[in-house]
Amino acid sequence: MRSEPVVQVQALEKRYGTKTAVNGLDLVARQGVTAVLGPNGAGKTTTVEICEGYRRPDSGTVRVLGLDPVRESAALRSRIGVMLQSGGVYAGARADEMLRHVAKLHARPLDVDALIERLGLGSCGRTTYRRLSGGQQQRLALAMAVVGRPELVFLDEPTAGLDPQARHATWDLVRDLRADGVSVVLTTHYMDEAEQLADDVAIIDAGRVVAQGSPEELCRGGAENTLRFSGRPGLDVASLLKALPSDASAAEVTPGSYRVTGKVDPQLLATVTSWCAQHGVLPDRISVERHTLEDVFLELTGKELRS
Ligand SMILES: Nc1ncnc2c1ncn2[C@@H]1O[C@H](COP(=O)(O)OP(=O)(O)OP(=O)(O)O)[C@@H](O)[C@H]1O
Repeated sequence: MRSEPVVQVQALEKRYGTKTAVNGLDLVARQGVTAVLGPNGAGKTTTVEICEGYRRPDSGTVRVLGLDPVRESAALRSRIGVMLQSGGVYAGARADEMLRHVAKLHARPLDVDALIERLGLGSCGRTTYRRLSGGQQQRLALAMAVVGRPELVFLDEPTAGLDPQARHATWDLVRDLRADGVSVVLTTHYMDEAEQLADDVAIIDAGRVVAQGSPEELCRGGAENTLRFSGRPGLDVASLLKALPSDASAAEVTPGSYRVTGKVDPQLLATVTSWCAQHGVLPDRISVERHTLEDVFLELTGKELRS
């Protein structure tokens, strides 16, 4: 049984002047970690900011923890944590003061000192926000989003520009939030981040969700996979092709190295090995290459750069 949605977006539309940023978007996020992926300008930040109550939709329905982020923003504010791309903090304030201030606004905050330690901000406490490095500002924004022990956290590109240590510390924090029952909706351009953290992935392109599912489901369903085997050079590829389903293809890529592409499932593997048996071929190597989330992403959203 899957849990109730923590975020439910239906037929969402948002325009900036003549530019349509979100174009009939449907999205469901449930308990756990949901990663929202999409090319530059796809509408991720706009969608997330509408869910957070920072932007008004032009049309459509949005419910976050069952609440309308516009009409019930006061009730929602105390239950969600928000990490904005731009930080959204006063540049002249000291890092530790800011975090303590945010903690005091909540009934059951996390331990501020432990959080500072955890995110490697120990040496930054007395430094003003504007003097922190980009990565430190990023980590402080993350700390501010989670310190109030929210039920749901929105993280907009939480690890963009972070060094590998800070990236892993952020991932560990997200995993701990998840283990504590906190739901997380994060946007990212890092496919490995989505693969590492997400229970569910939504891919957005041109203001719409073009695919949603677990990383495994997306990698299994969306893209074609590849089966490779090696045998003696010059095998009768045309005969192999005849044995395969009509949507599969086969080629000798280099002498003695064969590639079969298509929906590579156990049946297709059996067809290839049985064809090999009939033709006296003992492959000295046979492998199935699963497509990565990046392959699926590029297949769904294309390879051209976005303006
Ligand atoms: N305040 C704004 N005024 C006008 N246009 C905007 C505004 N904010 C976003 N846009 C436009 O709306 C579209 C969607 O932007 P959005 O920031 O939601 O995309 P995104 O998927 O988060 O992109 P990125 O990955 O680059 O952060 C883009 O074409 C962007 O230029």
